[in-house]
Amino acid sequence: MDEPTLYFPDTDLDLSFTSTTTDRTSPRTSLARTSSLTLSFNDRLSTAAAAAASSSIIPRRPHRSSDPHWSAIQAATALSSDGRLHLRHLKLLRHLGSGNLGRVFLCCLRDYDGANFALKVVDKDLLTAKKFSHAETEAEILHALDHPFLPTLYARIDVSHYTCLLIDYCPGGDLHSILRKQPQNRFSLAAARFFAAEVLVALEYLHALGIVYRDLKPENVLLREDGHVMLSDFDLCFKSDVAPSFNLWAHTVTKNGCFSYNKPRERLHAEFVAEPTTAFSRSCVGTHEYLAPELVTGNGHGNGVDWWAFGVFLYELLYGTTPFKGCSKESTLRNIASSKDVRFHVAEGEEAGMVEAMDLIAKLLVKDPRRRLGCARGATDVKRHAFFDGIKWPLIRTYRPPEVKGMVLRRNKSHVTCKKRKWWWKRLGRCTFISNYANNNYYHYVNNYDN
Ligand SMILES: Nc1ncnc2c1ncn2[C@@H]1O[C@H](COP(=O)(O)OP(=O)(O)OP(=O)(O)O)[C@@H](O)[C@H]1O
Repeated sequence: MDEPTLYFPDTDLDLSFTSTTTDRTSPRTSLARTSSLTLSFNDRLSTAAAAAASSSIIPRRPHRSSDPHWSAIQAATALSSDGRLHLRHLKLLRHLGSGNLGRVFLCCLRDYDGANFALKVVDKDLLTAKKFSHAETEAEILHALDHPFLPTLYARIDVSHYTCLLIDYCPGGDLHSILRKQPQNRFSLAAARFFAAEVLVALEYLHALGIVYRDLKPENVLLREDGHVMLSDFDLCFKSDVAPSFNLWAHTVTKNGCFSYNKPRERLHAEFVAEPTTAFSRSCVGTHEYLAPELVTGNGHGNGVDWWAFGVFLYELLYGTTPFKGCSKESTLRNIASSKDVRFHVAEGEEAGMVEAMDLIAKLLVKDPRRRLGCARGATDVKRHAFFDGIKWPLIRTYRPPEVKGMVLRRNKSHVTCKKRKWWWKRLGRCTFISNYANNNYYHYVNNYDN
């Protein structure tokens, strides 16, 4: 790969980045763009365009407030005359890839080592009205998110014909590429369960906000540097109402710690259910191997498409292929729409836990969404399936991610440090970014099958 040429004069409109890198395209992405990259504002340099430039730093979110990236941004903007983040504060390092809506770059804050971000750059001039609305949906949804398995939007910078979204950078790559590096393109059951569990928690959060994701696939599951997942790509989402409820349910227990009860006792459990069950859309979007039957037939769909896709996703992690894949796109769609149930290849000496995995997949891949697991009560029901037995859901963020082939992990994150103007820190009373970002308090992922 050629080294990119970087040029950063002191105005937003003069950011340019040129590289002869070609895009990494996946066979399942709808757009394959191969070009040399130029992100240049020079031709638009005018007073009017400069006046149109706007940037907004998103307020710190409670869950990620101790993330040192926020402090780095705050420090950069403290030095800015108008207190805003501008493109001139960023240094583009590398092109990460291109999607339907724009290009994504690895960037960092000038003068600060270690604070890497991904910058999604959307060129509004190149978008059709439909794509423009998808881009706005994505920005709106990113703005609403505050979850460890979803991206944090640090800033939105609108300048000239570009909208730039500054989000978390995931150096671990995407699950699709990592899956292709595994023997037989399959993850071990423990690894698949870990990734599926984290994706499930992210989906649960999106659904609680009334957001139907519609684009779950391994390509959109990125890995953060600590090996935990981050769902990406929200342009196909749609939003709906959701009526959260808090329910009590009885659960029979026979043991209390190491003591057995003489008679089984009933224990009450509280559960939170927030599923957009009334969500409804007619637009057919998604990736064909992941489309639910109701999407293929075009009769309208709702939250169930995500639970279907979750079943396809788990199947792909465990089997290295999708369950209804045919020899062409049309035959895949025919297989999905047909009444035939999912089939499994049961191999000799199958890993313990595969029976539960197959049962969960079969329940998620029920063709009628009214009978599909998850559609009525969302993640609450999916989490309770025997496949996930042993997972302590509230602690999942602290589990040690599986170390799979081809995955680059950095457990102890180096501190973000300021290269220049260190004296500013003293004046600002924020001498260092050092924080407890690196959580070394990993719990080992204990499950029934690994012993
Ligand atoms: N936060 C990130 N960290 C690292 N790489 C990223 C990040 N976001 C996106 N990428 C990479 O950049 C590329 C383009 O991403 P983008 O989200 O624009 O499009 P996409 O995932 O290909 O999907 P679509 O075309 O449906 O929008 C992808 O290859 C993705 O892996």
